[in-house]
Formats: sequence, C-alpha cells, structure tokens
Amino acid sequence: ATWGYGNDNGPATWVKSFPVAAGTRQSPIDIVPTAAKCDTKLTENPLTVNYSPEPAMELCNPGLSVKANIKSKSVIKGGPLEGEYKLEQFHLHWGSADKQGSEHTLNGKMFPAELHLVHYNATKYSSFGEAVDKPDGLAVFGIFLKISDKPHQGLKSLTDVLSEVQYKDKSINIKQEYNPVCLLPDNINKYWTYLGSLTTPPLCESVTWIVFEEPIEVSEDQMKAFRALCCGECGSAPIVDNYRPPLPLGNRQLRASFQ
Ligand SMILES: NS(=O)(=O)c1ncc[nH]1
Ligand SMILES: [Zn+2]
Repeated sequence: ATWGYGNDNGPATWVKSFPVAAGTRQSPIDIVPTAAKCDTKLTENPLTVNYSPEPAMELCNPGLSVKANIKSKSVIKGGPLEGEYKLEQFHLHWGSADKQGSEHTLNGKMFPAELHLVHYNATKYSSFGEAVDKPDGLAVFGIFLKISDKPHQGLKSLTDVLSEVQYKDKSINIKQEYNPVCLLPDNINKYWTYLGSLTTPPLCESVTWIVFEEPIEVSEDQMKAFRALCCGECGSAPIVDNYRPPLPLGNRQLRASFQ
C-alpha cells in the first residue's frame, strides 16, 4: 500500500513503513514567532540566492502534488547554511478550501497552500540522492501562499498549463525561459529556520528549513487550478489536502533572522 493523504494511507499511518516519522526532528512544525530566538549570525551572513533561467522546465504530476524539475545551476548559500545548496525541484501542498493547505502553520494558522523549493548540499554531496539522508544534506525554502484578487505572475506560467498535467505521470515542458526566482517573496531577509525533515516519506531528517515570513499572493482561480489536478487517470480523485499536519518542535531551537 503506497502512502498518501487518505484515511487508510495518510500521515498517521506513515510510521508503520517509515519509523523515522516518530523521530525528534520531524517537519512541518507550528511556527510561534515569540518562541523564536533572533540570531544575529543569520543577518551577518545574509541568505544569497543565485537562480538561473531554466530553458525548458519540466513540470510533472507525480500523483500527490505538482513538481518542477530543475536542471540549471540555481544555488543558494549563507544564512544558516554552510556551503552551496543547488535547487533540485519545487512543488506545492494545498487544501480543498482556503482555510487549510499549508504544512507549516503560523501561531496555529494554516495558509491555503505552501510552496517548497528543495535544494541539496552540492558542496558536500554529488547528487540529491546522495544528500537526501544526510543530516546536512538538504535545504528547503517554505513559502506561504495567501489569496489576493490578483494572480501571481510567476506562478501564472504554471497554473495556466496545469490542465496539461491533470493526470498522474503526465509531464510537459514550460517552453519560455523560466527563472524560479520569480516565486520568491520580495523580502527574503525575514525568515525562520530550524532543523527538520522531509514532510513526505521517506521523511529523512536531513532538511535545514528556511520558512519566509512574507507570503506570496495568488488568486482564487490559481488555487482552483491546483485543486483540479488528479491523483490518477481521468475520473480519479482531485489532489487536495496533500499536507502533513505539524509535529512537535521538541528540544529544537527555532531561530529568526529578524526581530
Ligand atoms: N515536502 S518536502 O519538501 O519535504 C519533500 N521534498 C522531497 C520529498 N519531500
Ligand atoms: Zn513539500
């Protein structure tokens, strides 16, 4: 039985096949800003993003989300990171309604969706596959999505073609050069960071999470486009509520790059 987000294969069942689900550095978490420690070391060493245009970005429907695979040299460094981390892919988690959908929560509040840009430590490891289970292997940007009356222009190149990857294992190439930097919020200097895990199986405790304070704004129509994606072939259930609820922070320190 493959894992998913239903009653019989959802987050509460994952520990059976992936015991690390009960580990001490699991993700997501509830972010409580007043509990975060402002760390000047984060500001002294600003987070740096050097993303490149992707000539023909591959967009696919793996069945539980929508994912873009990156081939260009797009890298990040600084902030909590040692070394250079290379962008591997990005994907999203979203709800069946605007009241839910994000994985991280802010003072217990869920956003309608959350965008994840997944990077691996290219200084120490030669591939994502090698890095995925190392404690310093991955760095993931978490970006909250909120609803506004205007569509997000950067996401529009994707939401306008989601109908072409409506069914599982469909993929297309986004022709015109696409630079993922268009997905980042304006202010990337305000973020929370903590040591966590992948939020989907295999749930490896290998992620330095960087969750930005500033959400990006998307339209209701763009949310509807995500909710029209299907888990399987024509007639299968829509991909919605593909989020793991928060896990305890435990003894971990949540750090903030700002006061
Ligand atoms: N949702 S996540 O970014 O933690 C992830 N990336 C790859 C597998 N799971
Ligand atoms: Zn994710």
